[in-house]
Amino acid sequence: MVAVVEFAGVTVRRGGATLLDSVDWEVAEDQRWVVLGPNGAGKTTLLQVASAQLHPTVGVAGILDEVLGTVDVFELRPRIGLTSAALAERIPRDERVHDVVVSASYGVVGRWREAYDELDHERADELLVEVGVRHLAERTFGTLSEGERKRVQVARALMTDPELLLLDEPAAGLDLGGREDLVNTLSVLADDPASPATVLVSHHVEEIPPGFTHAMLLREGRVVASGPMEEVVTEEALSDTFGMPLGLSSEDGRFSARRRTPRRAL
Ligand SMILES: Nc1ncnc2c1ncn2[C@@H]1O[C@H](COP(=O)(O)OP(=O)(O)OP(=O)(O)O)[C@@H](O)[C@H]1O
Repeated sequence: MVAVVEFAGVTVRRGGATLLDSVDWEVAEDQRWVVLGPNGAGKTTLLQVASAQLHPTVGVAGILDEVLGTVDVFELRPRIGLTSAALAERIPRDERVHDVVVSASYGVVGRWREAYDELDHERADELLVEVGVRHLAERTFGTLSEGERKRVQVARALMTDPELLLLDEPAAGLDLGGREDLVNTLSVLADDPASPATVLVSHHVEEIPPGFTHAMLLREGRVVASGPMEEVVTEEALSDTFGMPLGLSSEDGRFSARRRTPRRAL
């Protein structure tokens, strides 16, 4: 097993607050992880460390056989595909969709005068086909719906052929159809053995794509449970994580969760 992420005792503190508390985590190259937890649990912080944007205050963060703090992060970051709301905000609204994707090969947002070769353009086109938005290649990013933007961001994250793909809440803000389309796209990616190790951050078990293999549950910066999907995504562990009694069901590889106690009269 080749580990692409190896965290040992990773702790992140900011302004007196502990955002992550002694996180141990190992992701192998053929695994697809979902990280679930309530607001403020530390999920984005975890991805910031895994994407070499943030160093742990304490502990060791191994990423792609390198150790943060002993490696040039500008060499490491192009090996990692990342989608996040913060990154999406930096994409110019008047950028052509094709350029949003192709410009990832230079690690820039907003195409200027970089020269891309034919292979880069072909790769960008292929990825737009893969995520189902090839027909939007000539549109500007600002004219896309939220769901279309999310798919373009996934294509961009895959442009550099990353060894690790990190998706921070890609389904946030999508309507039901948009979410289902995205879950399907991620499920197809998960099933492709050529896809990189993937980590998806979400608030909702309904957003776990079939084919994802592992889960980590986070609460207040601490790992509640971590490991193979069926051992971790349980009623008990989810109830602990979200601080309420939850019932869980699954069908055709999809989960759904709801509060277990009956509605109270007002
Ligand atoms: N610079 C900072 N100083 C103090 N606390 C911070 C700082 N940055 C983040 N936090 C806190 O750290 C906690 C974890 O934040 P993080 O964004 O990682 O959570 P999250 O699980 O991604 O949340 P959400 O689901 O709401 O996006 C939050 O309570 C947040 O307010």
